[in-house]
Amino acid sequence: MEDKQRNEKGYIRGRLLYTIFHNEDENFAIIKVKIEDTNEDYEEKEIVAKGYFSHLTEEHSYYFHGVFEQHQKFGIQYRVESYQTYIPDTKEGLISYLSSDLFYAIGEKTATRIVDKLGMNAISHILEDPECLDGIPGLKKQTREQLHKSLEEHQGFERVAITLSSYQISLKMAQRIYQRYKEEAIHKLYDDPYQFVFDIEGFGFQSADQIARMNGLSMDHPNRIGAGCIFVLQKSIQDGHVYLPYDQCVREMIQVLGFELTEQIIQERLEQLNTEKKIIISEGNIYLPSLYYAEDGFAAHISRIMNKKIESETTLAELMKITGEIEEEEILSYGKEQFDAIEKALQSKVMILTGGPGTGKTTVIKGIVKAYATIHDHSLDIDDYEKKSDFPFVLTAPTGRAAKRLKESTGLPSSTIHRLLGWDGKDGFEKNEQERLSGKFLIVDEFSMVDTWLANHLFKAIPDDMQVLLVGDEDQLPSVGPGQVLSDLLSSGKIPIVRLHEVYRQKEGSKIIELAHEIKNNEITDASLQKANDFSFIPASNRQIVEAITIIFKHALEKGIDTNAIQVLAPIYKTEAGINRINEEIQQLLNPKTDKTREMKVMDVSYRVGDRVIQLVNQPEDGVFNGDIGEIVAIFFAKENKEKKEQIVIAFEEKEIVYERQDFGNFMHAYCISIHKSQGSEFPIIILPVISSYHRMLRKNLLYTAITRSKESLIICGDMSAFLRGVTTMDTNQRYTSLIERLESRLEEEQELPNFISDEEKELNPYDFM
Ligand SMILES: Nc1ncnc2c1ncn2[C@@H]1O[C@H](COP(=O)(O)OP(=O)(O)OP(=O)(O)O)[C@@H](O)[C@H]1O
Repeated sequence: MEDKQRNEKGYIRGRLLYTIFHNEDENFAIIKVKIEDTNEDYEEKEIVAKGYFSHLTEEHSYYFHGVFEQHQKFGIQYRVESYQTYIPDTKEGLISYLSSDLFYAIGEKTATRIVDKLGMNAISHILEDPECLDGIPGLKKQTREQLHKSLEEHQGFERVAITLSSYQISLKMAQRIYQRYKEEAIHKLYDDPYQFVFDIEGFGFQSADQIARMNGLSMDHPNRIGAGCIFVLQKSIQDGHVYLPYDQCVREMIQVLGFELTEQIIQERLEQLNTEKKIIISEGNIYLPSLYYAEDGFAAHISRIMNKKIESETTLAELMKITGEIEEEEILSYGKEQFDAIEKALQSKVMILTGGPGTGKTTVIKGIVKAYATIHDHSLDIDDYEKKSDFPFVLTAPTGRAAKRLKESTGLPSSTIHRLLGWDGKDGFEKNEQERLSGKFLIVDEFSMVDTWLANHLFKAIPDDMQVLLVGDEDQLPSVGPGQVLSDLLSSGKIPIVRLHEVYRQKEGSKIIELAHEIKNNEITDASLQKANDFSFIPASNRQIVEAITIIFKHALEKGIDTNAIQVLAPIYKTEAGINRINEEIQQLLNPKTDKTREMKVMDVSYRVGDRVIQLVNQPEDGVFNGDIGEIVAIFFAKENKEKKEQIVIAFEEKEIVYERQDFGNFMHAYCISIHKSQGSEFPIIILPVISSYHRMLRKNLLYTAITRSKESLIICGDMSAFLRGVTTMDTNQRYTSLIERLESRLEEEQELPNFISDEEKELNPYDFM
């Protein structure tokens, strides 16, 4: 294309012919434009344009400014960065625009009067000061107001978008900014672009800073320092912190804001932010308010629940008789720790049950449920209850897969915590302090995955007289969100705990469990990694690892093993041996492209019918949650359906969900998933690549979590020394939390456990009563 004059902005002026695709939520559209004029080097009469538009009509022409793009399939397209309605630069043109159908009750006569009075800049005058319309004959107050409103609607966004585009703000972001501030957007841009960081999703501190600099805002402007502080705190959440120590926060702020700022200026501003309640400074630590109140709220609710005592008349003798009967039904004999767990859980308002794999956590949960049901004469058949909410047991877990596993292992209804609390998809929960949960005994599995926010939401919805059992493995990864709720509760010494040590599954000859416990107890050696029925270690170098994984899959295919049973887990997404690369290779092997393949490109990734995919965000309105795994069952292109929308249909275990382009980022391939995402799930066969190039991620709790995901078989491939180094390296990234202190102050008075069982009775054995 020939060089345009440097300062001249490229444009295509044209009329909308028809809309090919339109996403109402985001106003994103792909349109066909009939070209009337252009200064771009483009000869055709029509072009496909795409961008974020509001209110394009076929009646008007528009100036589109943007860049050409070559689409792999659809050829050349114009990506619109800003646009404006074309109003011919003549009196007639302006009159014709103002008397068009866009503006209600304004005919040609009135439009002429407006232009006569206000001149060729009539539109700007009206937008700036609607009162300038006063005194125009035949223009009633209501019509004047209507005209101003419609002009704002049609011209407002265009003008705002044009200004924002000169600050390199994309049209998409401009949409969001305009939706939030309307005409105020430009004022905000000049006065306080930092506000965008808080109000506009996805607007980063650096972008705001760049705009502020262009507008000449000073480096020590209070809004800049405030935004810098919030930015630093928000970033710290990604490392799991609930707060930052004061000095560390100041240090990090100086790094972000620039070294020209003195500590004193920052400290003064922090005091002010604290007074304005935008941050909370407490005991020399700085919190975002939402986390401060969530942590304190959680401690307060635990204390509220624990303060309501259990009224129970069960004696140890009766309990032993009951557990004895359960043992007969289950054909097992509880170990001492397991019996203690059942006994203590029945006596405690809140108790934690923790232990590694195969120590019988599920067995104990079942024992507790059965014993409680017997003591209180409750049926365990939900059909015996008039309403589902009358069922006394509430079982829940943080992920869909964990909830499903809990349901399968106990035979009782179970749901995710989000569903249990009736999450509305944003931040509202149907169940809360006003409307609490119903039921008598709550069991939360995989509690190590619950972060401070969710713990608070859950506990505020628990009624005073409900009993609570929290179950989790303290050696697994902490929650993805802020806090380390399980490990803080365990360290606090304020909540009754039972730790299960004895491994039962090992007795069935499982090397995987043996390995997990050796890692847990820091006892692992080269010898632990010898081949066994359910375990193998395949050496491979950094460069060989992807091929090695593919070869294992090839062997599995040859042997007729269902490849859906095999899950690869890796710690990082990018790099030559990262999750993305492994996914590409396995897709190539298991679901290659053929002439008949239905495939849709999303950025660099090709999705095909038959691909295994994982959901990356919670989508409660559709009943799919972060970590759910499904399969692509259909792909539709825009021309193939009457909505003219591209669609990918994914079948999850219980339902099919239709995704449209704006949601294509909600999932990714799942042949290989991250170890973090695998938390709470189990898979029959795990392939775990462990190589030295992953070294920064290789930590004991990460590898322990990965290993304990495998149910039947574990194949570790990679570098033995990297693995041994990893499993002996503790995660030293300390998370800043204050839950222990809060529990101490909330639970000042020692919790008195109901002591209905005498020490003497404790010596007895359940068999004495059988
Ligand atoms: N007291 C016992 N006597 C005999 N077998 C037991 C006993 N306790 C547990 N088991 C058996 O050990 C195996 C593991 O128990 P369970 O599934 O309850 O452990 P878990 O801690 O929930 O394990 P994971 O965390 O791996 O799911 C099961 O097959 C179970 O039946």
